Amino acid sequence: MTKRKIFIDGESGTTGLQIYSRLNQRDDIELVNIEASRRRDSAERAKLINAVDVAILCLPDDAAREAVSNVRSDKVKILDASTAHRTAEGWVYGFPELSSGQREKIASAQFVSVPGCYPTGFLACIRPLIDKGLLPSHFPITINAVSGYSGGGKNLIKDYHAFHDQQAGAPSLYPYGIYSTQFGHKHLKEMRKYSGLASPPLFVPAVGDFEQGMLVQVPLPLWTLDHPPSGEVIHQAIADYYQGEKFVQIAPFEDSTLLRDGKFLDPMAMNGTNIVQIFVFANDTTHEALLVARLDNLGKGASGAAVQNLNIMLGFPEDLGL
Ligand SMILES: NC(=O)C1=CN([C@@H]2O[C@H](COP(=O)(O)OP(=O)(O)OC[C@H]3O[C@@H](n4cnc5c(N)ncnc54)[C@H](OP(=O)(O)O)[C@@H]3O)[C@@H](O)[C@H]2O)C=CC1
Ligand SMILES: CC(=O)N[C@@H](CCC(=O)OP(=O)(O)O)C(=O)O
Repeated sequence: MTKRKIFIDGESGTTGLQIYSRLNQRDDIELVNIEASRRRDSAERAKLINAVDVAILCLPDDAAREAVSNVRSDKVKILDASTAHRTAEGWVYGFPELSSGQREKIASAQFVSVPGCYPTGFLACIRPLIDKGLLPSHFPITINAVSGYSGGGKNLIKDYHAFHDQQAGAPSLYPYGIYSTQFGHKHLKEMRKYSGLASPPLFVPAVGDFEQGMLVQVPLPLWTLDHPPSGEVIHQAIADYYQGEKFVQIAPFEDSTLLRDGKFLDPMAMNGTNIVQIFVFANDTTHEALLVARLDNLGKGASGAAVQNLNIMLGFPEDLGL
């Protein structure tokens, strides 16, 4: 079999290393490496990008844009894990389960953008309800979410590890801290565009003192609707939407056995998988509901999703290596 050539630009970063570890054992893929001393050499990176079947960009946004500006061949496919192109013209959003036809778009695209970790959880919950008309597009949505600190990349991992080691000069870090309180988080654009909402959600992310995993919570004040759907109707709509999907799974309605000790939803329970798991909790008397997505920020939230997209782009079985 001819091996397909893949270059991971940014392979020594958090996302890049995780993609590398998912691909390096595969005999259908040849990983093309860059010399360590030339990792930031634009010309060398451009040469490698144009010499492979797929270049996977695991870079900060500006470096990803620069890498794309160096693409000279329409034969090389680009899979970008950064935020730079998620709502850009000419790019396909790499969320195969988002809607019917999305997989086919990914399969035939030259440029595919891997969804953000928080948007993956949010969109998985909300898109079916907007599509099926259970929530109107102008419904005011809020999101509270917590991510493991690896979501902040190498720098935040280093800070947390230094803090754990109590090294002199370690930054002061917290077990739980909210951020983005200026309301301009970089994920808002893709959350609005691919949810079908008329306005972006009000999004309050948080980071917790655990390395990997996340919970994305979407509270629904259903009492504001003239005809509020029941929790079971919401659950069924989401279950139907993802019927047959391997990587988007809905937990049984209000299944408290999945909560740790029956009390807490553990953000780390999907770690090491490529699964986003959705929960629906509801009270049909007070007409309130809570949707929760649980995923590995480095799995379905980044590197797992990148490999799933890569498989689709190359015509391999979608779950190979996942
Ligand atoms: N961590 C996460 O949970 C997720 C991250 N992402 C996205 O993936 C991308 C990478 O993030 P992450 O892996 O966390 O980041 P890291 O900070 O862990 O890694 C960044 C990588 O990019 C390289 N790099 C930085 N600047 C340049 C440059 N100018 N030229 C070439 N290489 C460069 C770094 O190289 P060096 O090793 O030499 O410093 C490093 O390998 C980001 O856009 C991020 O938003 C997406 C989803 C989730
Ligand atoms: C904890 C933390 O800092 N998380 C990052 C999101 C993770 C990430 O890198 O987002 P992308 O998927 O868009 O690349 C943040 O809020 O900016």
